[in-house]
Amino acid sequence: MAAQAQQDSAVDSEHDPVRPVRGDSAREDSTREDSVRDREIDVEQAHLDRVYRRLEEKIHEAEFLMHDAAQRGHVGTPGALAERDAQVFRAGIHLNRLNNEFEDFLFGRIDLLLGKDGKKGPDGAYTAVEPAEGALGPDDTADIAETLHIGRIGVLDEDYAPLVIDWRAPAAAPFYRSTPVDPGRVVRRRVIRSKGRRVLGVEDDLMRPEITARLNGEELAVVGDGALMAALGQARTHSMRDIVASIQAEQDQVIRAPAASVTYVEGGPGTGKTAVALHRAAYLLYQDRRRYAGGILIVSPTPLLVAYTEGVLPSLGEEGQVAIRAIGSLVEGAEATLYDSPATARAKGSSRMLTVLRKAARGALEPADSPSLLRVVAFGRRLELEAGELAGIRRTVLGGTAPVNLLRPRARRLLLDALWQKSGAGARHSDPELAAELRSSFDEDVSSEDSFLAFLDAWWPELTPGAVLAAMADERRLGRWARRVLNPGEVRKVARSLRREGHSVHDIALLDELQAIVGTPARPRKRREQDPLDQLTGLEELMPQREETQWERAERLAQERTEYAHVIVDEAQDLTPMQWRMVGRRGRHATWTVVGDPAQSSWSDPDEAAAARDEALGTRPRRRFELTVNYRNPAEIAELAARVLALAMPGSRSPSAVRSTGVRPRFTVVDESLAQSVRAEAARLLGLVDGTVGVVVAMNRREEARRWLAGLGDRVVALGSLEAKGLEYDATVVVSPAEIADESPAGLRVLYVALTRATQQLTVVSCERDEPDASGVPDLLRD
Ligand SMILES: Nc1ncnc2c1ncn2[C@@H]1O[C@H](COP(=O)(O)OP(=O)(O)OP(=O)(O)O)[C@@H](O)[C@H]1O
Repeated sequence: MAAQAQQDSAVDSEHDPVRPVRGDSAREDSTREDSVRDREIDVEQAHLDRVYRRLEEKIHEAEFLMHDAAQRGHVGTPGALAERDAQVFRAGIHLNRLNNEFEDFLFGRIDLLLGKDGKKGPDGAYTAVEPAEGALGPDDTADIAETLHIGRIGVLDEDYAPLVIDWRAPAAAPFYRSTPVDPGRVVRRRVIRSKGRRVLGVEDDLMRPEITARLNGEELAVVGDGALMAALGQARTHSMRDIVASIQAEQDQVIRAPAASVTYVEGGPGTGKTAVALHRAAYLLYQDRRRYAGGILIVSPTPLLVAYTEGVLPSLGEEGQVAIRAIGSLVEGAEATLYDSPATARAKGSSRMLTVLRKAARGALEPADSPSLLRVVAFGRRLELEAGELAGIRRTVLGGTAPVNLLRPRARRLLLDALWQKSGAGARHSDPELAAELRSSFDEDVSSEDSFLAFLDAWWPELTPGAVLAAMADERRLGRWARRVLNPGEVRKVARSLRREGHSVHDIALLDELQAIVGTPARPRKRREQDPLDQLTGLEELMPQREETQWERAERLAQERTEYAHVIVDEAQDLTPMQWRMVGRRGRHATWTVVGDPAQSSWSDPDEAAAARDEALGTRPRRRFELTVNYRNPAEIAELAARVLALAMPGSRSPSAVRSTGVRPRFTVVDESLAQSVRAEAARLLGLVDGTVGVVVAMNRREEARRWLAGLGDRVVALGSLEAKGLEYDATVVVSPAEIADESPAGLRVLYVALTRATQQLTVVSCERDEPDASGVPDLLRD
């Protein structure tokens, strides 16, 4: 990057001399530091201006392509039309990306020593990770041999030299991987803050503080205290931000892990699992866009977390091929809106349900009003099949495990066989050909008779998953299907819950399972009316392209997609066995990234869920990673949460908090009204932080908690404990730890989640039930 270095030094020469890398005296001179900062900002501004000029050229090219492609449409031949569609599609994507990524898209820079072998990669940067032998001179001096700028997409100059390296390219890896312990070739790592076309600031980290490095004869300047702390201290909004400028080395290992088989990531609260999962999706698409044209599915535990995270991928320039779905929205046409009590959820989520559903699907074929007599007239005779005979036929048909809807043709055939037997007509002809003819006209007669058709519809109805679930709302019938699998209490709860209007998140997995159990009957294909001209010209083949542009096709395919090339499961510890089966069906041939934290599991039987997970992932080899640093909670809050972790999962390790704020969690005790205490605390915190405040209560209080906060504005939200999964706020109020912990068998782990949501301040409000001590610290949180 000699051209780059020259340009930097041209800007440098108009300013103060560069601040030396070392020397405390220079740091004390704040005026001087400001001028160094301004000068360094100017350097980056000059580079950004150059990048923008190049981007504008690229945009003009893309616009020209679109225009040119539209012109081709006038030619009118099918070939030209198809080509036009393809060009518009490609140019559209290109233009869209360029426009999208204009905001804040240049964010990093690394200054590197000479590399070992002097080889360049496809992005024009040197590939060596380690410095060449002579890169460091005597007295620990060195020259910067290469400067790379890192951004959301790669931009080459007119000579194909890199102006910006895509953050996902191999050449950008040192930006994330380099640490003072293992710096590789990196001397200085810089994060650039920009908005639109303006550079606002720079923050540097020195990876080799022991050396004196020169860039074009000038000593390398260092500005600021690093970008990570600046990013972590920022106020939170209701949307997650990308971390592309400050990904840490252990996170980068996960993001860039090869997509073979299963990448399994564990880490405590705030270690960046969700952020890493999202960046990994963007990385995989960059790496192998063709392979992931089959789509990437990200499964999230709640719609709230989907809403919180869905801006991250567009900010990284990726949309369209990634579907982020809540676990309750995976089934087309059904949406989870209800909650189940912990005991009901436990029964519905358990793999025991599989046996119940299989029986229910077969049982639902026989509603109470199922006909018990078939009567038809054939060949002038009245023929009947009675209840016992019908039951025998049903038993024979149901002998196998095939989906019941697919068995209907077989049931029809056996009914006709039985009626044929009764008719005695088989004995009339000894000539097999005549007998077959007679039989065929018998079948035709009977099966076109209205009474037969009506009987078949009532006796072997086409089942929908919804209809089977509705049948399970009848406690008596469910009791029969669940005998020796669910206990009577569970049967009562499940049946009662299914009588409500709507579905719970656990019902969605049951619906999906039922779809597999009942099957989708093949529909007779409707023949398209043939235009005689089509046959003459062969135009029919090309018609779909004329009727549907490639854009529309891509959209339609995305919507219809039921299987994916890569599946990412966030908060994997929460999936129930039935949910693992549902997600597994969407990734039968996929590679996987599974991120989670067993200590935050709200599922009561982690062993059962782990077995279901292993079944869904099959025998694919696992590659394991662990994230160990908590970027969300200050040490003061992490320390308090660790007390609950010790109770919830004795022996497990908390991640270490990366910063401390000096602000200790606050404890208050309700004196008169819970509503007033919580409201007052939320209002107080709103005055202290710039961003959001989350109030976390036991699930059964969430409606009333919303009323407590009415009128306080949209910076504050009330959440049930299970809804808080994955979210974060500047400040949180956790209401009655005892209530949250007693809610379910996994209550202590849910409390651990609630206590780890705050980035700055935490208040715990206790009631009598929490047995607070004189300082207001509830029993569960005492040392
Ligand atoms: N490298 C980083 N640079 C800046 N911020 C980071 C970094 N890593 C994580 N964070 C921030 O830390 C917070 C926690 O990240 P994230 O929500 O991904 O953690 P998590 O492991 O999924 O947490 P939980 O298990 O509690 O859901 C987020 O605000 C995220 O932006």
